[in-house]
Amino acid sequence: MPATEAARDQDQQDIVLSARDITVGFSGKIILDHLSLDIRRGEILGFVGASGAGKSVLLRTILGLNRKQSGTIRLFGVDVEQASDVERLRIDMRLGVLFQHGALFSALTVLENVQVPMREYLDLPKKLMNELAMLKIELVGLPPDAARKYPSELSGGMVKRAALARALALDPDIVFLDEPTSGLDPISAAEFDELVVKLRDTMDLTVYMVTHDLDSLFTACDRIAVLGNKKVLVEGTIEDMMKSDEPWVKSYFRGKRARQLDLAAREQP
Ligand SMILES: Nc1ncnc2c1ncn2[C@@H]1O[C@H](COP(=O)(O)OP(=O)(O)OP(=O)(O)O)[C@@H](O)[C@H]1O
Repeated sequence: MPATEAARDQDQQDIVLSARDITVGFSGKIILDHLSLDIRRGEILGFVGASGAGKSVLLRTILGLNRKQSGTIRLFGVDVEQASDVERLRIDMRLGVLFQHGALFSALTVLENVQVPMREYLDLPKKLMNELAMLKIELVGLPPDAARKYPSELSGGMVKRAALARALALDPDIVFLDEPTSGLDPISAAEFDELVVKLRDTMDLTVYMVTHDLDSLFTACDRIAVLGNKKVLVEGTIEDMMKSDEPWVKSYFRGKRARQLDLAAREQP
């Protein structure tokens, strides 16, 4: 294979998710209009945009929970609409999702919550499932006794970690996190971001993070995509965001709070 072709082939393999020309609307109102976005293997992509811009709609569309009017979604190189049932199942098993507000089942313990995807996709003996779930609980930094607790007995930060443990239950290749640090105090949020970076580094994970959290965007995300005017307005590094002249990007990334964070990041040793 010629070198350029091999490089292109490698490039394709490195793209975990490719959304092309996605249009989604409800009752005639267009929310996403021919939006395109790629996510590369091993990166933490921060997806940001004004409230109501359509971030959750895109996430739900990628996950097959919303109908789209046009466009294609390829996950791991496979067009999900063309995939056979077996291919689709294999793809689904490689995705982990942490929905907004954690969305744990309140009637189940943390251990049982983490086991939900295992029960859905795998047929494992109970003892093995318990061991695997305990490993995930440890992986996200929860103490072993959290396993027996119900969501109502946990702090906000612990709920997020438990939800992350559930998202990681099947050792996915990509996790989708919908505003994972919302509602957390700044210290718990920073700890959660550190955990996400550590998991990406150790598990070779790709992370798609919908967030409003400037701290996360500054410290955890490798690349940022901004949703505006129904498509991806700008994408690039935090430095690219700081240079952008798009009005929304400018006020978001160069507002007072952003400037303080930028200064703090520069002053770090
Ligand atoms: N199932 C649906 N039916 C009708 N309208 C919907 C549906 N889902 C989302 N919308 C609309 O799509 C728009 C985008 O919503 P979405 O939740 O994606 O915004 P968002 O960018 O995630 O906002 P936020 O940052 O506040 O979470 C909103 O106007 C919302 O009311």
